[in-house]
Amino acid sequence: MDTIGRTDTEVVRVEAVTKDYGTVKALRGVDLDLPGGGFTAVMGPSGSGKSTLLHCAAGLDRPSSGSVWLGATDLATLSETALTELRRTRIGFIFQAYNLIGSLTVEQNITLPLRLAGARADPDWLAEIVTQVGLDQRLTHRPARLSGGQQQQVAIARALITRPAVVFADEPTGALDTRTGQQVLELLRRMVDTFGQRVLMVTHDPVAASWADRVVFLADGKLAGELRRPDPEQVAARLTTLGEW
Ligand SMILES: Nc1ncnc2c1ncn2[C@@H]1O[C@H](COP(=O)(O)OP(=O)(O)OP(=O)(O)O)[C@@H](O)[C@H]1O
Repeated sequence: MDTIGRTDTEVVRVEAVTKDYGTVKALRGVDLDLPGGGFTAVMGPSGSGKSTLLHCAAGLDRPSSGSVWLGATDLATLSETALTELRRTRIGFIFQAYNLIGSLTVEQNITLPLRLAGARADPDWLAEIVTQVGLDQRLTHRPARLSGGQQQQVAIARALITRPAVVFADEPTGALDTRTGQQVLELLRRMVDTFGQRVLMVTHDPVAASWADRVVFLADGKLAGELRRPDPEQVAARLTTLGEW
């Protein structure tokens, strides 16, 4: 396993990916490289293919054509079982709904991906993550006792516990108020800066996107440019040229 604070040079790449749902062309040939220690946001009008791109890149869905690379592995070559194993061990997920298990404690929720993979948590790494996300006093609590922001902190810790090559976040602040949402984004940013974590986040919110190093825009299933070191006004201005969002 990689060491804490690693410089991650592993490839995470989407190459010429298309995805058709019947006659709907959700993705029409998307190329995207996700650099190690980089935070990328994906934005675009409703129906532009953001979730489809995230699902294909994360191995939750298979492209109609094109490839998704994780290191030297082309995900298309993997069986369903191998893909499930890869998702469990190499990829972290954060969703709008926190998807915590109510009967488990915070600590058990965080370490669940490892237990599912038949592995034990590295105590130093667990302690590091728990401190970083600010949950050290709550490890024995159950999710129902936590606020929405705290539940998302648990979900972030759970996403990081396997030291994944990449974390995919789908509207991670969608269910949170502005201030709590900011705290969650600040935390994601810190994970990128501190641990060299690689993050891809889909969002509708220009302010959320401005926490990323770059924003890539999708329109009608194709990339429609990107902004580096984005600020919210630039992002919003670019979005208005792409259609309703
Ligand atoms: N499972 C599916 N079956 C059929 N069509 C689908 C399916 N998933 C997505 N689509 C279609 O593919 C296109 C892209 O959808 P996608 O959800 O990726 O867009 P999005 O940019 O994430 O939209 P939103 O911002 O509204 O969440 C849309 O036309 C959508 O209706």
